[in-house]
Amino acid sequence: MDRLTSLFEDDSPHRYLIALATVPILLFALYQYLLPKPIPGIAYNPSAAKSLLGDVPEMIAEVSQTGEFRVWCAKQVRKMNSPICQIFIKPFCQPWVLLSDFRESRDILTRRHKEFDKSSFLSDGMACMGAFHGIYMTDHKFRANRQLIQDLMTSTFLNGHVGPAIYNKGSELMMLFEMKVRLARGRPFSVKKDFEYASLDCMLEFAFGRNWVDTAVGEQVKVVGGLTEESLVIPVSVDEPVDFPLGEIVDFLKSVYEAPEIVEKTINAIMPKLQTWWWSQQGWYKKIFDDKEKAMKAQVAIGIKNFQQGKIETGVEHMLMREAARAEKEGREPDFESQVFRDELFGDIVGGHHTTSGAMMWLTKYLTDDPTIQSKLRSVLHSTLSAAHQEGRLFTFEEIRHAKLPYLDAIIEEMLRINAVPVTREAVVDTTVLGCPIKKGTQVFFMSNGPGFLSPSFPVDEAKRSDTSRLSKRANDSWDERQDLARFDPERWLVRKTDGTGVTADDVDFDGAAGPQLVFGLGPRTCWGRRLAHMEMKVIIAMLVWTFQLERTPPELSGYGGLEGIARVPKKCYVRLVKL
Ligand code: HEM
Repeated sequence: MDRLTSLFEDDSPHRYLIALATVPILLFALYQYLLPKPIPGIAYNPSAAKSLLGDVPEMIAEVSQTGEFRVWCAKQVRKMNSPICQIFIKPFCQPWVLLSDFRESRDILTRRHKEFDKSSFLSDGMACMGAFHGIYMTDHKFRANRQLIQDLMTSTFLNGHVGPAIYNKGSELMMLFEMKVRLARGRPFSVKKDFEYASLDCMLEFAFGRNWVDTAVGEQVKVVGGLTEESLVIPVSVDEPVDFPLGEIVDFLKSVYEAPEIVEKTINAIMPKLQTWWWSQQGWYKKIFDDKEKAMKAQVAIGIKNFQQGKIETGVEHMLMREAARAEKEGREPDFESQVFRDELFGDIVGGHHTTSGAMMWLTKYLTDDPTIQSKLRSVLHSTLSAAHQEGRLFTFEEIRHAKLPYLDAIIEEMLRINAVPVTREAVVDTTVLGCPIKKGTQVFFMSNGPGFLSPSFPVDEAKRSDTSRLSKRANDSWDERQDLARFDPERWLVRKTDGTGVTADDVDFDGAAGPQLVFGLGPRTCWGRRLAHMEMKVIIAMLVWTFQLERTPPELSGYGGLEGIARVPKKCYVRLVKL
């Protein structure tokens, strides 16, 4: 010891040599410490494990071109040729696990809630959404918010309040399309913004009813209605698209657009919490959330007045009613000014409009590109809603609500299947998946666009499955995987009742459990708004096919490239419509 001390005290060259030798050793140890730490027994990319940045450079190189993280993930699964693999996407953090096996995914999502809950990487990324229930673990705060919104997905509320609003919005959208068709004279035009705005308006009606007056589609109708053939540039070629001007939307609606962009960027940040704090100090961020607060406060105030006068119609009024009942039960004054009302409704509007409008765009594309499916759907609509067809009018909301349309349900289900984004969960205890150790805090991605969904499943040793998964084997755990699983084929979801090829409710039943599907997630944290989304897609797409023939668009305006955010939406959505 004395010798060692004297070595350092000594002014001799040894001291410098040792210091020089120690620095690289320490740096090497730090480098080793910071390298990705693969989970034993789970496949990974060996070259990524030797780099501090893990899989990030390769992922960025591809995703910056395609915009599709889920496609890159599915590629890794195929490369590693395993139903469970890991990727190193967040430097210096635990690997992310990709699970590509429907049965095990379903088992975890529906039965293993004590081991897996909402992912913290999502919750951290969604911090700007405040007290919205979608960011909580499944705890008392989550349950308290869910209690407040419990009336909003009931049949009474959906059929009585939301459905008629969707129907009116759909009719306004068809009117806008008709105006555009007249002006475009056979040329294609983009309907991306039109679907986004229609969905946004549906969510606003869901939350505030007619108390909200600045509608997004309304502005477009005003602008397009004011156009003449002279005021619009009509390209010479019938294949060139017409570019319609956009009506300005009010600041609150811009906030609804901008908030999910912040969420996406924060989710991808290295330090999401720091990122949120940093942005929250800046003017542009404050404006988005100030506009949101101003509009939400005004709407809650209208809701309170209506509720106190006994008028309970809109989403916000039902929430206030629940709060009043809860306060009475707990022997306290109701807290109508609570931030929860504003954040919860804002979260629902943001979560509901982007996803559902993207889904309607995909449906429009599939129906455009497959004229056989389109005309089959139209003839099913005509025969099922025969009174409206014979009278030469559009069906009413009540008519379509009661109509059994298994073929339309199957078209929607198939579109959703092909465009699902992975659902995620976080391990909240040390556990195992397919026999591999999963540490508390690990993020698990349930892949729905790779093997088992869009290509045949991987074989899995039954002994490696969890007990609950082994016991829950069902006939429909996978399709007949000899068919082309990547093809858009709605008939996969139909069960035939009669011989022949008919697809009315007399011929077929829709079976939503016919094969693997994870598009809305599963279990206690499954999509809260799926019933509303279905109603909106069904009503508006039926209206579209009833009112117009969807003609093919030129290849440069078509294609299935997607953009991923909180949902997968098409990069482009052009139509060439002919009024029927
Ligand atoms: C086609 C349209 C839609 C798709 C594909 C979709 C998809 C999803 C998915 C994948 C999740 C996560 C589920 C999980 O983690 O297990 C989710 C959650 C959620 N969705 Fe949707 N959604 C759609 C429409 C809507 C609509 C219209 C609303 C609102 C009315 C909505 C509200 C929510 C909420 C609040 C959550 C969070 C639930 C929770 O954390 O417990 N969604 N959605």
